[in-house]
Amino acid sequence: MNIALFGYGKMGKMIEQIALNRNHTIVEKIDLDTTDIDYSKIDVAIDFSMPNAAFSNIKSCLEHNIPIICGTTGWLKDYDKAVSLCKEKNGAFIYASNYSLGVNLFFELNSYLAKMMKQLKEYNVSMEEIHHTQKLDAPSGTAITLAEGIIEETDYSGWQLDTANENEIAITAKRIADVPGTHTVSYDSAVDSIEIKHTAHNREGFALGAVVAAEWIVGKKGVFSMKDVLNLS
Ligand SMILES: NC(=O)C1=CN([C@@H]2O[C@H](COP(=O)(O)OP(=O)(O)OC[C@H]3O[C@@H](n4cnc5c(N)ncnc54)[C@H](OP(=O)(O)O)[C@@H]3O)[C@@H](O)[C@H]2O)C=CC1
Ligand SMILES: O=C(O)C1=N[C@H](C(=O)O)C[C@H](O)C1
Repeated sequence: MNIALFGYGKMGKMIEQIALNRNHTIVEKIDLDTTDIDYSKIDVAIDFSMPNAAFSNIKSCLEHNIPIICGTTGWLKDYDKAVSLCKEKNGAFIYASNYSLGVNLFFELNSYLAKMMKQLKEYNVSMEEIHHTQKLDAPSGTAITLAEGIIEETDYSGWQLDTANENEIAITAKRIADVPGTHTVSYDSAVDSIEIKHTAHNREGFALGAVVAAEWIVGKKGVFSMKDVLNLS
């Protein structure tokens, strides 16, 4: 497949390595300075850029009839617009806050645990995410997806960064040099605690998942998720 990379930073470079190992060709590497893109030779685009760039990149791809895999976080205020545009253009689009297989299994575990905890009012849920110091957004997209998974299964009404009102999930975001991404969901009562935790050891899992999603989406039409790609539940 001919792949275009929107964003050629830490993730763009890792995706390039994995895509080449899987016999794909990188036909465009688009960064902030790129002025001219030849859409005619692109089979699929993968965007790991910046929160203020993602929606514009998605829009350009959908307008040129290119399927687009977006991993950039921190742009979700425009997500509904991306979905509408994809439907209007009969295009193909996936956004996932986290493309790794491990985190997508962790999302399922999180929902299952939340369903069990719904009746147990003596437990209070909270979340911690830790990432490298270059990360622009907080909380992480993954933490937001985890919070949404809990809200869907319980009576929690929302989430907040740092402090939360009763009935909201408090998310703590820590920034520590070189940490690829660690997420912990905790349920605490007066007598004990239950924790589930996912630790990324490097960025390979994210990059592999994005390339697998790109291989999967070519030839399809619609708005999809990693649940569709991985055939989960
Ligand atoms: N969903 C997932 O599984 C994962 C998501 N992420 C997310 O992916 C994004 C990128 O992460 P990471 O690679 O670590 O970040 P980096 O900062 O290393 O790379 C971002 C790149 O985007 C480039 N860029 C800036 N503006 C544009 C633009 N308009 N069009 C295209 N590229 C642009 C930057 O160029 P320049 O340096 O010239 O400004 C930079 O090279 C983040 O939002 C992060 O949260 C990260 C890992 C996994
Ligand atoms: O910025 C990162 O690095 C990461 N971002 C994603 C997020 O915001 O959840 C995924 C992963 O945790 C790494």
